[in-house]
Amino acid sequence: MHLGVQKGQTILDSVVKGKPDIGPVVVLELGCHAGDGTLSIFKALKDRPGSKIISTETNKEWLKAAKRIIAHAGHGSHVQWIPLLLPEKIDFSDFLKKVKDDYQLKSFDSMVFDHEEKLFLPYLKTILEQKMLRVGGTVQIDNVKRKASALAKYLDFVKPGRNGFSTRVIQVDEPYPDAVAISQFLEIAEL
Ligand SMILES: C[S@@+](CC[C@H](N)C(=O)[O-])C[C@H]1O[C@@H](n2cnc3c(N)ncnc32)[C@H](O)[C@@H]1O
Repeated sequence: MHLGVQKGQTILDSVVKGKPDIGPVVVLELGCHAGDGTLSIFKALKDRPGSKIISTETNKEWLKAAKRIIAHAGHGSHVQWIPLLLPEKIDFSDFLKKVKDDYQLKSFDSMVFDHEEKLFLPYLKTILEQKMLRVGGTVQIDNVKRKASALAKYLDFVKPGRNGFSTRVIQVDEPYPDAVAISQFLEIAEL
């Protein structure tokens, strides 16, 4: 899947915006498909050796394809790429706890959601409950126009003044008219 230049750029911008001032960065990508968006995340982390990208995918074949592409494109990078299968029926809360322990993570600096729209909000809430999004961190979601009705509750949740987020919706024209939303987590709010 080719996301197009504009969506690639918004991913890069979103990850850059979520970077801490110095040091390694931790990014969570949900729904990596064959790794097109992952390549933009790599670009955003070029100056941050020791960073980690956790990329998840439900489909084994797509994850295999992503591994082939990233092995080639990420060769020689000082960023650690961690591709993980995330089965559809899994308890995401348990998955998150395991990832946190296995890779000794404190929190994510940036997240890219491009998996299943109906899961964007429940997964974000689980991440916030586990305090896994650093204050200052970002989350980009795709398909804001195309899947507007499925994403209405998510967009309401990240509206300024609700749950500690500042959100910008960015229109894109290619590969088809759509929009993405980039939210920055500014303060911890009660859920
Ligand atoms: C629109 S594609 C993602 C495109 C990708 N971000 C890229 O850069 O090319 C959506 C992907 O999410 C995967 N997916 C669907 N449900 C998922 C879930 N619950 N967790 C992780 N991945 C999921 C699909 O298998 C599919 O590959």
